[in-house]
Amino acid sequence: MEIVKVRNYDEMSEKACDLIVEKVNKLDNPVLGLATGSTPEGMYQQMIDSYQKNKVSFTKTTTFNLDEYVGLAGNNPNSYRFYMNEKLFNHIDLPDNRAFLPTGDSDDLQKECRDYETLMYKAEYIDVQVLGLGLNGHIGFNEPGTAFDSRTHIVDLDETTRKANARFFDSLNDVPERAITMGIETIMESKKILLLVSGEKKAEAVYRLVYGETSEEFPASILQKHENVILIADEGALSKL
Ligand SMILES: N[C@@H]1[C@@H](O)[C@H](O)[C@@H](COP(=O)(O)O)O[C@@H]1O
Repeated sequence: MEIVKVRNYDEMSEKACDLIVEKVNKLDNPVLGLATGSTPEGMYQQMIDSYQKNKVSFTKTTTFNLDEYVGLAGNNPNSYRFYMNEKLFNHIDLPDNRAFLPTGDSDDLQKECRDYETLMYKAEYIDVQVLGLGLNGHIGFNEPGTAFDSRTHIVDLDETTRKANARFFDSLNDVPERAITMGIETIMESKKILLLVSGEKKAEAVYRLVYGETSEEFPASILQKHENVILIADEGALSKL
């Protein structure tokens, strides 16, 4: 795992954006894996800036998001589809029909999981997957205990995860109890992984990620086995290494 130490959140966002833009400009049909949460917001803003300055175009790009809450339609402001539209998709030239997220309000969730895998397979999998890190080591919504050989599936969210994400909702009660997420094996098939971490509150999780044993109890620890991971983290996040 390559560790890139940056001073702060803004530098992390810039660095991550530069790597994405470089890849998008280099590949004929780039496939990006995207994440939600607070961490990648700055990177998305940088990507919009790069697009507006004509440094990059996304017309040939396909994107797959990691996850979506079960039960939330795309026009629900708390859905990840809504987040992605607001924070990135509405501001760049990525074609609508190539920006994929799982459909959280699908009538047949198992079929939705299978269909999502098929779409990724047809796109020949992800060139660069952006990941954030949950406090309990979750990646996407793969909570502790998720099998390392899991594919896209439905998860019951940990109480700690629901609490951590409650800040985006009116109340904890409104936070869905389930989500659809790419599985660990799906994520590990990405050719390159860009893991972004900022802030001291993630320092313990970063320590376990880098030095802890590889265990399903701490899902992000599997990344030690991936050949092409870049961890971009600021001083706070790296303060326990
Ligand atoms: N499903 C998302 C993850 O993809 C994200 O990486 C994580 C960290 O979020 P944040 O970046 O807000 O700390 O939380 C959420 O639960």
